[in-house]
Amino acid sequence: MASMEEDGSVEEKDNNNKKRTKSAIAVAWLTFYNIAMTAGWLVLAMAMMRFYIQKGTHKGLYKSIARTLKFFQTVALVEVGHCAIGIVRTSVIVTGVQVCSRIFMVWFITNSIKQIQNEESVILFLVVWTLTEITRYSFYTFNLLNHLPYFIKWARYNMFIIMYPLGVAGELLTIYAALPFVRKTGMLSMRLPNKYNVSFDYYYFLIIVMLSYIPLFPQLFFHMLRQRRKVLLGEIIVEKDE
Ligand SMILES: CCCCCCCCCCCCC/C=C/C(=O)SCCNC(=O)CCNC(=O)[C@H](O)C(C)(C)COP(=O)(O)OP(=O)(O)OC[C@H]1O[C@@H](n2cnc3c(N)ncnc32)[C@H](O)[C@@H]1OP(=O)(O)O
Repeated sequence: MASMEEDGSVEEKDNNNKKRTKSAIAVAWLTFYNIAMTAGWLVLAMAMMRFYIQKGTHKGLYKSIARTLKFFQTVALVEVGHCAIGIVRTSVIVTGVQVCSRIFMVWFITNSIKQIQNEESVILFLVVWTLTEITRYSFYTFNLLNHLPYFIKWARYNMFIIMYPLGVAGELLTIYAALPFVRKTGMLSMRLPNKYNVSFDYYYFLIIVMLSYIPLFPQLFFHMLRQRRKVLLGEIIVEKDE
């Protein structure tokens, strides 16, 4: 049987091999990217706290941070590119669903429908996203710098157990709150007859989006549970081909 020491050296070699396979340019870019994103979400966290301390209410908070949020959340699209070109070992599909659902929440729900911007559910997903992203990007940064404090690793692979369901609840409640406004205004919808002969009802589209959380969310959640077992408990997980 292999001793703990031997196990440790095998793990160390494996880590070193993984790092060597990433080019220096990729490591430099990822380090810069993760530091910038950690800073961006920290700025958002501070702006939210400052707003709440000064005003004593969540009303107006979204509007005050909207620009910064839109910028940093949209930039996250490059993460799909990271997976596609293979500089991070993550599934394009899993990352794509995660990033696109966030971008959809920001641009096509919260930003487009002013009447829902003061809903408590918006604050719920904003707080959850912010805490999650500060932890996730600082995890990647310290990991790339080979100085990962255990508490960040622990937080990265435990917080999501609470944060994912809370974030999803905030997002679904926000879409639900948007439904009456979408139905009343007919926004982003196309009714027949029109010159393209195409009909699209954003109201029903939103209902389909809400229903799509039922099959998609468990996949993201179980993906994170597998990552947790792999990183915290050292289990070897054989990934299925996509
Ligand atoms: C058109 C509209 C469509 C709408 C569709 C709606 C349906 C949506 C349904 C689902 C909705 C979900 C909504 C989610 C809301 C929330 O976010 S709530 C808040 C809680 N959220 C979380 O906790 C997020 C958890 N998810 C993630 O962390 C990721 O997004 C992930 C892609 C799902 C998983 O991350 P993954 O990268 O696979 O795992 P890791 O263990 O972190 O990393 C794996 C390896 O990749 C390396 N790596 C990844 N990214 C980087 C990077 N930026 N820099 C450096 N390295 C990176 C990482 O180090 C790992 O490498 P190895 O060590 O070599 O394995």
